[in-house]
Amino acid sequence: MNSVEIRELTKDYGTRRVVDHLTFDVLPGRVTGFLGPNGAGKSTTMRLLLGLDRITAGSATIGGRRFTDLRAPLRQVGALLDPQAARGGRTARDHLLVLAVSNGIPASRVEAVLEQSGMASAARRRIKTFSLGMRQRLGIAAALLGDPGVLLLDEPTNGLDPEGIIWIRELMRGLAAEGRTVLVSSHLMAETASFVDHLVVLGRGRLLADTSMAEFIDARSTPRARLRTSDAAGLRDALAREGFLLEPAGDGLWTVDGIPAEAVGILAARAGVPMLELSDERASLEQAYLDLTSDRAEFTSPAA
Ligand SMILES: Nc1ncnc2c1ncn2[C@@H]1O[C@H](COP(=O)(O)OP(=O)(O)OP(=O)(O)O)[C@@H](O)[C@H]1O
Repeated sequence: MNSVEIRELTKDYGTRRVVDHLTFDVLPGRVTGFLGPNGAGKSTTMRLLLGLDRITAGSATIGGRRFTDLRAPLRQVGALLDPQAARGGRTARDHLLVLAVSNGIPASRVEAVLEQSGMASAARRRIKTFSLGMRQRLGIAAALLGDPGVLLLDEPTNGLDPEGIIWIRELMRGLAAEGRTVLVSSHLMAETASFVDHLVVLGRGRLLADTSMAEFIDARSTPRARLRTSDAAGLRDALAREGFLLEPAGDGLWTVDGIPAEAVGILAARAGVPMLELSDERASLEQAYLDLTSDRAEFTSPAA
């Protein structure tokens, strides 16, 4: 009912294919991160799902139905696409009231979502006086208005301050915990990793990964131990016998690639080498994501 099904979805703009035979599901009860470099096709996929653009081939449905066939769309799907889209002359409350009335949503929901989005104190202000972060919160309030089971949020943290980013993370986790389907796009892995359960990664319109966050971390980050010892020479010999290399990391710290801290600890104990500090250091997720998408980015910095 609340799942999103993308099947062989394809979109051409003229001769350019921007979404290319994309297939994945977005399931309820978890936050799914929709990642990819700029221009990968994330916004286009969301627009196609919402019937805002014509599909070239394939399908994009919600609970098996196209968005345009839903009887009460705003009650089933809430979307944040372009926070600049709200009309400037209206107050925040009026903007939400118009949306509520035209979609058969009780006016009481307006106050509820103003509260929920932290916008209650700005409800009487005109939207044109809003900062990007406030527009973003208003867009999220609008998405929540119909108390929908499915939420599609395109770069919701855009323009939010650190407090706003924490708020939106908690909000998304809470919505998923209530059994809703939450799809949130971002081009930043570092920002997304902390609150998503599942990942769908796009590159040039194609699916690069559809995996749980835990699997992504396990599969893409190689173990590395980081340590301090009072007997580097003894440890170097003990590691070398097992085929590992002790490398200086500055400030008296050492690293060993390809082996978890626990295994280094056992090796060191056997060799009678004192360890002063020992921990796991995983290759950064951001790096794993960049490696995955690097040759699929539309724009890359020279000699990055
Ligand atoms: N209306 C349009 N006409 C022509 N090309 C378009 C149109 N809308 C999007 N595109 C192109 O489609 C590609 C995918 O864009 P899209 O906005 O979906 O990417 P995205 O992954 O959301 O990127 P970003 O993170 O920058 O928002 C881009 O190359 C973009 O220029």
